[in-house]
Amino acid sequence: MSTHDGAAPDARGPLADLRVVEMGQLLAGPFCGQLLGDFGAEVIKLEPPGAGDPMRQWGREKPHGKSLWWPVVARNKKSVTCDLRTAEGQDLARRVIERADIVVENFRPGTLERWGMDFDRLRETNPGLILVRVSGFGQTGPYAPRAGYGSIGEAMGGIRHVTGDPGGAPARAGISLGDSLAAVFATIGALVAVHHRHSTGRGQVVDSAIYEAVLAMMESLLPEWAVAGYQRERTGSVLPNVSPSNVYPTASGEMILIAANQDTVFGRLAAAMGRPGLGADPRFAGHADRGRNMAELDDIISAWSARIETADLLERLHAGGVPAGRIYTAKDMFDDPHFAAREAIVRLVHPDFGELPMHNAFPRLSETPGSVRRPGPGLGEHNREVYGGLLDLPEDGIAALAQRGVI
Ligand SMILES: CC(C)(COP(=O)(O)OP(=O)(O)OC[C@H]1O[C@@H](n2cnc3c(N)ncnc32)[C@H](O)[C@@H]1OP(=O)(O)O)[C@@H](O)C(=O)NCCC(=O)NCCSC(=O)C(=O)O
Repeated sequence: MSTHDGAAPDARGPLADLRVVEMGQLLAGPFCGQLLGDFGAEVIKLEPPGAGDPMRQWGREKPHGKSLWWPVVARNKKSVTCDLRTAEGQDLARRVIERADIVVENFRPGTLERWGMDFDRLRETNPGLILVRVSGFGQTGPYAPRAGYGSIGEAMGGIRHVTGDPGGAPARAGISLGDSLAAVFATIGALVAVHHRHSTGRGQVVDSAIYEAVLAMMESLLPEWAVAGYQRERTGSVLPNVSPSNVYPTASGEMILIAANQDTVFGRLAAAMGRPGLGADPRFAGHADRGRNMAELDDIISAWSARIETADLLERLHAGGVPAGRIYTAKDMFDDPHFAAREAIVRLVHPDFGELPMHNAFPRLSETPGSVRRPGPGLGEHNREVYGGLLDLPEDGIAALAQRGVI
């Protein structure tokens, strides 16, 4: 793990020449800002004065009454307060945006327009501006004006119906998957638009809908229904026709993942199990055979794995070239030498929490890697830098704005 001083100056990342203005809240927009910031973009987050982004209050555990999610999602960002509900705040925001390359927002469609920041108006003074809009359902279509949360997008985008145990309630992933996916697509859109701007000088709108980001992950769901009349259902820990790929018990009382759902790899599993004949057994020899006889095969593997301690089992599987792994908790990640060797976890210094570990910037780029330079900022920490430095407002002007509650 590498340790960074929380006050370290910005590393020069590959996006260091981009200024991003982030408006919005929680995750679906801000995770896009996080990704761009990881690669060095200057991300200026505009927050309502007073409480700021509600993410500052969110979290499962709140030592010192403070969120442990905020320092992660707002890492590398600058915080500026600006009440967008006021004309003065809108004017300030437009002036910051005039000097920006990208705006990321995840308000309800229509809110930005209501605040006098529609794309046509913003690009009058900044024709290269890229406006990245994340929403539940997109900026057009009958559902556009609806308020949208990630959970609804996951439901309508298709993943909820196929997640969970057969006959049980549709389950959610243990994370806000739809929001984060929409942000990843927003980030792809932002970078594509930057690429296009290189040749044309023109910006554009990137419209990332949570339900579509989820839909994009749904593999062959739509043609399966349209062409074959097949409706995917919930199948618990397995995928139909993909076998073996499941959780299996060990003698240590754990469940581990073993996946050997290709003929070659299955042959290696059979050898690791000391039963090389299984690979040629007509019930299991081919992909389709194993799919048909999945339950029987899982029973055979479980009966074998349950007799062996986890460490021994994993050693045999890894030595045999069979994909297998424990189901990690956070503690396992901190203890793991591979995570350490690749610096998958970085440690920052945080004013309240002291040493603060979090995941590193991914993916790894050989020439221009991303970096985690500082945890999420205090509310309005960069007001003076942005309003004084970037907009050139005088000190007493900034003080007067604060006095009136605009910033
Ligand atoms: C999340 C929402 C349903 C919340 O809807 P609303 O409360 O109606 O808010 P709007 O989007 O219209 O934005 C107006 C509010 O923004 C807040 N806001 C934020 N920043 C500012 C600043 N700088 N100034 C003033 N007000 C601000 C403020 O509370 C406003 O509410 P007023 O004070 O009333 O004016 C919607 O934003 C939405 O559909 N967003 C698109 C999809 C999305 O991102 N969903 C959430 C992802 S997180 C998620 O899904 C999850 O956690 O689960």
